Amino acid sequence: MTSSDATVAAPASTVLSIRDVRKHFPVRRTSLRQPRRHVHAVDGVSLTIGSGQTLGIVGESGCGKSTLGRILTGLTIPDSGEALVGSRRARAGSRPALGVVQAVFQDPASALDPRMTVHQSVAEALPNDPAPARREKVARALAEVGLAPEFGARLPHELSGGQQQRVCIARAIVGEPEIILLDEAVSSLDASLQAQVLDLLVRLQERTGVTYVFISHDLRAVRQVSDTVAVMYLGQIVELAPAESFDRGLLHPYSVALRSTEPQILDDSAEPMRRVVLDGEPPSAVDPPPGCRFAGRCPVVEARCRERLPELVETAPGHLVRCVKPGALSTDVPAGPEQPR
Ligand SMILES: Nc1ncnc2c1ncn2[C@@H]1O[C@H](COP(=O)(O)OP(=O)(O)OP(=O)(O)O)[C@@H](O)[C@H]1O
Repeated sequence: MTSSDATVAAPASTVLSIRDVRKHFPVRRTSLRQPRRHVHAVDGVSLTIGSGQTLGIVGESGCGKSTLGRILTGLTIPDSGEALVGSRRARAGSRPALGVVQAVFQDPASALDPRMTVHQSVAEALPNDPAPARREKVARALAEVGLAPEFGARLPHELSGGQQQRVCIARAIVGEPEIILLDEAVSSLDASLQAQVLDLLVRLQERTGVTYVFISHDLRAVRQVSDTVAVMYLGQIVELAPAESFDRGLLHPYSVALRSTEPQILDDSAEPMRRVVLDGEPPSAVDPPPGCRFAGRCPVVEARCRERLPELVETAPGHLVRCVKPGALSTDVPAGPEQPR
């Protein structure tokens, strides 16, 4: 199986599907004599997500997670490729209907209108409901995110950052959309509230069958809510794995290194995991190298890796890896010789 077939759930229930999408952003020029250059934010990604599933997207800052999430949910139009969002198919250049999609981003302050009360902000997502039904649904959504009814009359500046974010999440869930993009949506919440909101999102999914695209730097949160996790590196998916694989089953050297940086909580039976510290920075997203984009930092690189870009290949059902030596980098060594570098 190759990248064009990366599937998160049975195609019969497909709700989000992209095929070979690209999004390159022009780099601002300081002089007209400079050549036009583009950041390869998303480069040839194909994915299918089934209804009621959660796709987690991880990877380091700038690798294209937000751009991919926005393309998947129809908020950004790709330069090329094809996207199916909900029941609407959109070719590059046309925007699918957004009524089925809601999104929650990291910064709640900029997402809320400072002149609107909490009730008005949440009710905005229910333009077609009669007033009594709207009041009831807004109160229920606020209760679901742990906000008492009296918060409805408050303005955003009268709320803490965490409370503002809960308002954004209430607004996203109140209309029970088909798809919700959660882009660092719980990062600003403290640990206990984060756990409460993640739990709420999972329960909402069980009840309504909503599909999530969940982007976070917090691998533990991603693993907790996702069915499948896409690991991105420099605009491409390097691994697409069932969330359970995150404990020990990751195969791409970059995924393994990323996973090894997560804080470990060990009980008596757990083997400690060796931390893999990567040297250097990712190559420029303006001029990516021709072979594997991770080759320059890969602890198990070979000459052939620099020559040709590996395909995403299925190594087990639902598990795809873009590497010629999947599984070659291990973190299973608690002490002793270092892995080859
Ligand atoms: N509107 C834009 N115009 C120009 N460049 C952009 C734009 N949006 C994103 N980029 C660039 O595209 C690349 C991918 O950005 P993106 O925000 O998708 O990454 P990310 O993985 O979500 O990063 P982070 O974790 O820091 O949010 C980056 O190099 C970014 O600077």
